[in-house]
Amino acid sequence: MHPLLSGKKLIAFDLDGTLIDSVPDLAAALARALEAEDLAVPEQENVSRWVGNGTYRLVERGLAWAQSTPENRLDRARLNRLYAAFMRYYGKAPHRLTRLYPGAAETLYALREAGFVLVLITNKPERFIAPLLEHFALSEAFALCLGGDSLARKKPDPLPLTHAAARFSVAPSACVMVGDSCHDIAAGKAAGFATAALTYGYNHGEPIGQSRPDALLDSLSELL
Ligand SMILES: O=C(O)COP(=O)(O)O
Ligand SMILES: [Mg+2]
Repeated sequence: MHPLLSGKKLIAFDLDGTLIDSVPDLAAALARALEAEDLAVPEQENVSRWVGNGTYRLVERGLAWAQSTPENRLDRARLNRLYAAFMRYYGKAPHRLTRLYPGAAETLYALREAGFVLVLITNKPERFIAPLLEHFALSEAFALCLGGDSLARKKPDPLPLTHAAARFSVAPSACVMVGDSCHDIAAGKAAGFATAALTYGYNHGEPIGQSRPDALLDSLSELL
């Protein structure tokens, strides 16, 4: 077992960029929505830099890019129309091109077997969580799943993390947040969790070491 897990009881996992490489389907849905508005379509590499603050911000960043317009100057009606289209397309195909990262399923089940309470805390809208987990045969892995719209505030706010700890009556000092982005690490630190970061994730194209997590992992199986 990784030394970071010593004495810990609850492990919170991020989803996109941590357990699943979801950018291909996010990019495909965004491309369809932008095409329907006769707008330019970004490369997947751009899209991977826009993930992490929920799907609304993803679409907002996509529209800002396509129109070369600052996010705060966008036509809100057009953005909302684009967002509705994106949600429709993504909802139809959230796991066509998406893949689990190596070791994800094995690690989750081994940690559960070892007695840890596992929770999923993503900024993705809650409605997409169940279909994705079901597709990857992970429906049984988590005791609780929270999306970006499940509570009043999402990561980097610590609320979903403190909510999960309280729900299972575990002290924050006995919890770990495992994620790929600065928002996971910020939320983890603010909640009083230990933090572990995956180096292969998205993190807006920046090295996650900058966020100074307690542990840097090149693979989820390093947790074991
Ligand atoms: O930004 C998103 O929609 C998802 O992000 P997360 O699963 O990495 O929190
Ligand atoms: Mg992530």
